[in-house]
Amino acid sequence: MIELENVAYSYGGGDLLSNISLELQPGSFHFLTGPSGAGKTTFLKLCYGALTPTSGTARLFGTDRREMQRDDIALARRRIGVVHQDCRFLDHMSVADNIALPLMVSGRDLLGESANLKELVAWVGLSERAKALPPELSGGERQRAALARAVIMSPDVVLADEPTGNVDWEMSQRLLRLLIELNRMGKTIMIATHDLALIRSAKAHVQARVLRIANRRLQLAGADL
Ligand SMILES: Nc1ncnc2c1ncn2[C@@H]1O[C@H](COP(=O)(O)OP(=O)(O)OP(=O)(O)O)[C@@H](O)[C@H]1O
Repeated sequence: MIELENVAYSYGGGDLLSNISLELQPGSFHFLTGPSGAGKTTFLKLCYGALTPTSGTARLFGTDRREMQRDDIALARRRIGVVHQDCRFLDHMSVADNIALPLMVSGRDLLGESANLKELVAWVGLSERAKALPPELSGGERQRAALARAVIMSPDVVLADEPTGNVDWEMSQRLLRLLIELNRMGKTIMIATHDLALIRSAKAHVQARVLRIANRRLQLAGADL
C-alpha cells in the first residue's frame, strides 16, 4: 500500500529523517511516537505523498511518488484519509459540510451520498452538532469531525496526526475506539501520538506495532512502553 525504501528527508538543513524503510501492510495498525520535532508529521506527509523524499523511494499503491502526476496523487489521496493535527476546517461552513468537503471536491453527487454522510456523522456522535460551525465545537467534537472527514471517501488507509492531542482521557478512548473499529473493517491505521498511556490502553484491543522516530531513524519501539 505505502512503502518507504531507504528514505531521507530534509527541509533544507541536514537530514531530518534518514534511512527510513517501512511497508504498511493492508489491515495493519501502527502507532508512531517520538519526541516533539522528531519528524512524525513529516513522516506522515511522506506516507500520503504531500512530500517527496529527498533521497530513497516512496511508493503509494505501487507507484513511485516521483513518477506520480497531479491526477495520480489526487487518486492516491482518495485512498488515504488524513486527520491533521490542526483539523483544518472551513469555519464558515457547517460541520456536516466540512465532513462532506472531500465529496464535493471530487465532484461526487452529494444527494446520492446524503445517507452515507448522515450515517457517518452519527457514527462519530455528531448528529446533534451537524449544523454547528467549527468554532462552536469542543476539542473532542472537532477531532471526531476531522476523523469523519478523513473517512468520508472510504479510504483504505487512515493516518491520524495526534488525533487525541487536546482532549481528555475519556474522549481519547472514544476516538481510539473509532479508529480500532475502522481497523476491524479492514482499514490500515497509523496514529502519531505522544500519549504512551493511549498506546498501552490500545494493546488490549488491537494488535498494534509501535514505531518510534529518534535521531532521524525509524525504530520498532521496545515492549517496555
Ligand atoms: N515546512 C517546513 N519547513 C521547514 N522546517 C519544517 C517544516 N515543517 C516542519 N519543519 C521542521 O521539521 C522538524 C520536524 O517537524 P515535524 O512537525 O515533522 O515533527 P513532529 O515530530 O511531528 O513534532 P510534534 O510532535 O511537535 O508535532 C521541526 O524542527 C520543524 O520545525
